[in-house]
Amino acid sequence: MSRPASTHTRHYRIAAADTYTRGPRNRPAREGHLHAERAERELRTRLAAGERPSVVLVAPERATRAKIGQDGHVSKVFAWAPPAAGDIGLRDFWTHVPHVTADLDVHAARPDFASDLYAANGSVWVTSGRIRRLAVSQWLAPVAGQLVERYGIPVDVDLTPELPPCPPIGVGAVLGRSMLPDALIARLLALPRPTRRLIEPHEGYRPPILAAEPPWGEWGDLISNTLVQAGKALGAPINYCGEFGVLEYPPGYQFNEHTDYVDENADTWDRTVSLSLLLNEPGRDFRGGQFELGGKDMDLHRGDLVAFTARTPHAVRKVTAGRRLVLVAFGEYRRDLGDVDS
Ligand SMILES: O=C(O)CCC(=O)C(=O)O
Ligand SMILES: [Fe+2]
Repeated sequence: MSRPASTHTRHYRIAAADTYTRGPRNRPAREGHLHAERAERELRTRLAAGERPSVVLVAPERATRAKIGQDGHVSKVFAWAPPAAGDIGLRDFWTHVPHVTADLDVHAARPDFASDLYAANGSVWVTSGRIRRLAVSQWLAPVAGQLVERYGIPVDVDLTPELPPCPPIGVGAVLGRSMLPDALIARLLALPRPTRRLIEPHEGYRPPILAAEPPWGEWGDLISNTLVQAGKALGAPINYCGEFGVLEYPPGYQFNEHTDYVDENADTWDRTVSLSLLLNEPGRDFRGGQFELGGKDMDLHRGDLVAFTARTPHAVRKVTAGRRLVLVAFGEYRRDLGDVDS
């Protein structure tokens, strides 16, 4: 059974693995596209000249679907990290780098796109010139689609499979006291301020400001482990670490009651767990700014963590003096990633 390419293929570009370089983080999306286009043009020239380099798939805007800010800057992009050996682990799903790439390592003796044996990092298997298997992450289906479209490799698998549904999640929260030592809090608060906004202010309503973006390399493990633990405690699945950052509420700022789940994307992913970790002390560093969960004030102090399912209504009351600082993070369930062992 051979099927036409999926409609997602236009999001991906192919580049030569030996020359492709990733661009800087946080660059405008348009630059990412131009960069990827240039790389693909170069590859095509080499292919036309008879060269057969290994190929990297580049999807500059994959994550931009979720994470491009109003100013057009890519804030966080999901990368497919090639496993060193064996299966792909949790860590690989959670590696954030500026581009989505998937290595299509050609394991044939004489690499040729129309011939015998290709393996694509546990994602797409092409054998005897046909795509036989897609593994782990169904978003790689477009990868296969691209191979079909561009190189004429037939496909034996369903490129648009049914994704497993996200299990039902209720409303609930857990509380952790003194979860972050002072030294770590101090490091978070010393991070440089980003220039982009998180949410635009509306009339009569001033939501918090993004005060820092902790680098993934330094904070990713701590944040993702905390999310995983919280998810377990709440019975909410997490297979991907979503956005995280330090928020600041100056006087007059608040967060109206809301939930954090994202239903417009429910066909592919959902936020499942939210974390809020207070970074300074109410009464001393700021006034007002109480965290409300399900309509009730929580008694929180510096270092305390509230983790709640993303369907739990919550709010932050108006800060009346000083500045409230908080670390927030979101765990997601991406249906296309499937279950991940931790
Ligand atoms: O400031 C907080 O504690 C919570 C922030 C929040 O609700 C959010 O970022 O969605
Ligand atoms: Fe929230």
